[in-house]
Amino acid sequence: MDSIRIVGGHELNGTIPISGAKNAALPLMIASLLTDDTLTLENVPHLADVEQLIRILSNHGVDYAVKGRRRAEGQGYARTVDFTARDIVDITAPYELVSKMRASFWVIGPLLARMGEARVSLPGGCAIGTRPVDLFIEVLEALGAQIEIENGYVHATAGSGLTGAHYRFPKVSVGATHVALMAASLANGQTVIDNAACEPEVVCLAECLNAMGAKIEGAGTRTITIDGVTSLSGARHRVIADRIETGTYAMAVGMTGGNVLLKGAEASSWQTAVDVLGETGIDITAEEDGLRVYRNGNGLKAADVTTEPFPGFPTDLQAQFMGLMTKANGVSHITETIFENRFMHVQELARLGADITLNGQTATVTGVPVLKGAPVMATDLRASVSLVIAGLAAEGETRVNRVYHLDRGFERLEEKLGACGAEIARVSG
Ligand SMILES: CC(=O)N[C@H]1[C@@H](OP(=O)(O)OP(=O)(O)OC[C@H]2O[C@@H](n3ccc(=O)[nH]c3=O)[C@H](O)[C@@H]2O)O[C@H](CO)[C@@H](O)[C@@H]1O
Ligand SMILES: C=C(OP(=O)(O)O)C(=O)O
Repeated sequence: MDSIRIVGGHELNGTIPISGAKNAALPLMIASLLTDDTLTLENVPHLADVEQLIRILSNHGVDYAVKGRRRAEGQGYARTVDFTARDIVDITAPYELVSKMRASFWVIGPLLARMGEARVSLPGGCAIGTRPVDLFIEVLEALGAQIEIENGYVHATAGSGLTGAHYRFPKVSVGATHVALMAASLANGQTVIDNAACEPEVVCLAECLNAMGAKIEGAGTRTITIDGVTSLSGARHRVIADRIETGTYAMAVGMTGGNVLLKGAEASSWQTAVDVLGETGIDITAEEDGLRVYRNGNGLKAADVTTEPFPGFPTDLQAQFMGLMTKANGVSHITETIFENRFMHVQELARLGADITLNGQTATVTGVPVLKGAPVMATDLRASVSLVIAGLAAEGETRVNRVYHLDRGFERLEEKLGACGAEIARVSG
């Protein structure tokens, strides 16, 4: 199995192009199931999760075509991909495909709305908590679906179509909000969703659905109103820049020192974390073509964070922030409120010499002057990249195992960091 070898101690200087967001691309691709017309998505990242979702969509009968590079795209690697669900041949999303990735469960919304039936395996994904699907079931039932769980599958039917309703989520869920938007777009009448997720990826999906002919208002706020339409058409839509990748590389620069332009990045989609990084001594400024991240040789200051739904500090940056704090001056308290088991990186960071204690959902990180390279592995995507960040600043060699986690969410990670001076390479076998 491949691993990533890092020799720490090199500053990062140069330019890192920011890819399209995994967490925006996935729901947009799933939205292609809502129409028999072609949905063209620009800036689709080349990631294992995207490839896996293509396999799942193909199984339902979706055709996809990757366009060649265009002049306007310069040296970028972003892809433009056509998705066409002309004829949905199978309403089942099987265990073998869905168990690898949480977001694949979301096909339940469009399949049910368009076909009146969906049979979708309970999902897999990052091992960061129990991650139930009760909210998906509740909101689909509110829209009139009948739902049974049998043999590990959720079987949803709506013989005479879905009907608009007023539903309040008892807890904010990004995925369940995506599914509600897709399902309600083809329901009869008006749906009002309260306590919806406000994440930029939700706004991106709503804008795409509106371009397809949906009538959605309020995305990006806690209350979203959807007036159902009878059919949706094709559209062309761009995947937003990955705010989690952006924050990750900003923290990498904070860790090593240096000066890097994060090309294509912007701050508003992760402003809370930008402000926290500012407190720690990392300078982030907007430029015409991206965000410039700078830290001179001075040490980092410790800061406290609590993860929260958007616009709060994102849980998907929590592990990376912990990596950063391992070398800060002082003590940092990091509280995880979204997922109950998202601290798998703690014991791995400790292998590098980090001083971290856990008390319930709060980690206390006491910065140390030196980290030392070691072999490490993690059980999820963001935990893995937190080890890369720590490895970039550790003395000597760090080996990050189970690279497939990184490949789910970070496009060309070694290439991007290597181009800025990091000593980092993929080792096969
Ligand atoms: C592909 C994708 O976009 N993944 C993101 C998405 O995951 P995902 O959409 O799975 O995360 P949710 O927002 O749904 O989860 C938030 C919380 O709600 C709980 N919950 C969720 C659904 C449900 O039916 N019942 C329930 O209790 C979850 O266990 C969790 O504790 O948002 C998370 C929170 O920002 C991010 O960490 C993930 O990177
Ligand atoms: C948790 C994540 O992904 P998923 O929801 O697909 O497991 C993530 O992107 O950090």
